[in-house]
Amino acid sequence: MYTPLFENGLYGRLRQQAGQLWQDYVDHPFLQQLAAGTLPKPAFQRYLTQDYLFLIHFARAYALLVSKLRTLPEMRTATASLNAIVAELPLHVAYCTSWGLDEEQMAAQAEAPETMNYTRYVLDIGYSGDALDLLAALLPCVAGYAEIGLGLLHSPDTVMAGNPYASWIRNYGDEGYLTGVQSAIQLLENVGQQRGAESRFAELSQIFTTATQLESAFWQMGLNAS
Ligand SMILES: Cc1ncc(CN)c(N)n1
Repeated sequence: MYTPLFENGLYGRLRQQAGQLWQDYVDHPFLQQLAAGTLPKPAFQRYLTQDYLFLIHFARAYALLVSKLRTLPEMRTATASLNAIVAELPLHVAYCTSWGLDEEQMAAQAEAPETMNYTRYVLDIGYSGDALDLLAALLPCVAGYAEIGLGLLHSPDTVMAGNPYASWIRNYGDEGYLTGVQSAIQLLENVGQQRGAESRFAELSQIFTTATQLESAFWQMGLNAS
């Protein structure tokens, strides 16, 4: 099911190096229940409302990435990723509206420790490191969701009919989302070549794997609310 896109190059090596922690992220029980349509509503609500806040901070991290790049084509690619992050928000607003929650209430909720841990970790990597460090912290989010969305959309175990989470699955399994992810992976490759990814691999891998673990903790935060 996985496209070669996820297995090749620097991204493929970082993903592989994350090992079981990567599998724990992309095959988390939260996702298994979401795919079956059995995930308790409070778990999804907790996840999605926190994800709204998460995406706002991730957009900030992408804005930081834009400022750390040196060429216009690279800046355009990172800006497209920033816009793709912001373009996820209508999905969140639509779900919340159906639960009687407006955007002002979504923005006013308290941030969970898991949201804070993940987003501030990525921002800290961005502030203390260079564009390559920051890309290593950002990619588990961006590319991981494409892998998850595609996997769920094409899995025979996924129930779409009557599944309240079907639009979430369609959103991340969408070809348009994948196209954006391809560009983000290509940007990692290009910046990696410019900035000595080979000799920095151990450190980049540590960043990538930490972000992967923070993704799993984010799913678990949702499950803990059920
Ligand atoms: C926690 C998390 N990680 C990744 C994504 C996909 N951009 C997201 N919406 N939320």
